[in-house]
Amino acid sequence: MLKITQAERDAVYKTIFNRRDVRAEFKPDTIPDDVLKRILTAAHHAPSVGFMQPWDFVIVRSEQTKQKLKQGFIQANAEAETLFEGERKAQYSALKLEGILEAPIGICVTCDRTRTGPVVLGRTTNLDMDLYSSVCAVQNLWLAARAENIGVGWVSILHDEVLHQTLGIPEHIVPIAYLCLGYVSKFYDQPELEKRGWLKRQSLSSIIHEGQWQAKSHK
Ligand SMILES: Cc1cc2c(cc1C)N(C[C@H](O)[C@H](O)[C@H](O)COP(=O)(O)O)c1[nH]c(=O)[nH]c(=O)c1N2
Repeated sequence: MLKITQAERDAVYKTIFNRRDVRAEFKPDTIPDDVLKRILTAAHHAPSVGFMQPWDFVIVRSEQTKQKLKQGFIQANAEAETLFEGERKAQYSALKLEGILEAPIGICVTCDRTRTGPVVLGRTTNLDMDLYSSVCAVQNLWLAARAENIGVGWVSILHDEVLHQTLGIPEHIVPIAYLCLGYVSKFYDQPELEKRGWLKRQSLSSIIHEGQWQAKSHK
């Protein structure tokens, strides 16, 4: 059995605790192909229901494509702003919630719900397990990127149609995540939303239930 040494374990936790969602700190430096390949290989080694591997990765480098996606963000974000009220709205509007143009590379992670056929081991009861599998690939990608000192920002304030149209994604393929990748000037030591007073991390004790669900308060 392959054993993880203490130093290796520490590195894994260090990567997990120092991973951040990055929007404003991207540098233009190119990500070398071998580094990108390692990150994508890590994503491709995520767990998947029935070993379905439903993901694909669309790599975005073109300025023109990024501009289209940015326009899509601007529209979706204007819609989003109307959903917040008062002080919260002002606070929301002041946040930078994407780095589409600044990041040298964008990656759209998708889910092919038809891959390997209609009956998939483990997805027979809950059909959404394929979507969850693609999200596992996103997390692997995010952590591998952090281990390479590369920042990732997930941009979900985008309509799926914009991703379908701009990236030529077939109708039956579901866009799961649009991720901005690049080297960064810095990684925050805590989530930016926490730093800016949007929300705090919940305490561990408030989310653990022993044996059965217990009502707990969440601030
Ligand atoms: C599914 C999903 C979707 C989004 C995000 C995350 C996830 C998991 N996050 C990033 C999110 O705000 C961030 O993860 C949390 O605030 C915690 O911060 P760290 O990731 O620990 O830095 C995010 N951030 C942002 O600025 N714009 C966005 O559209 C999104 N969308």
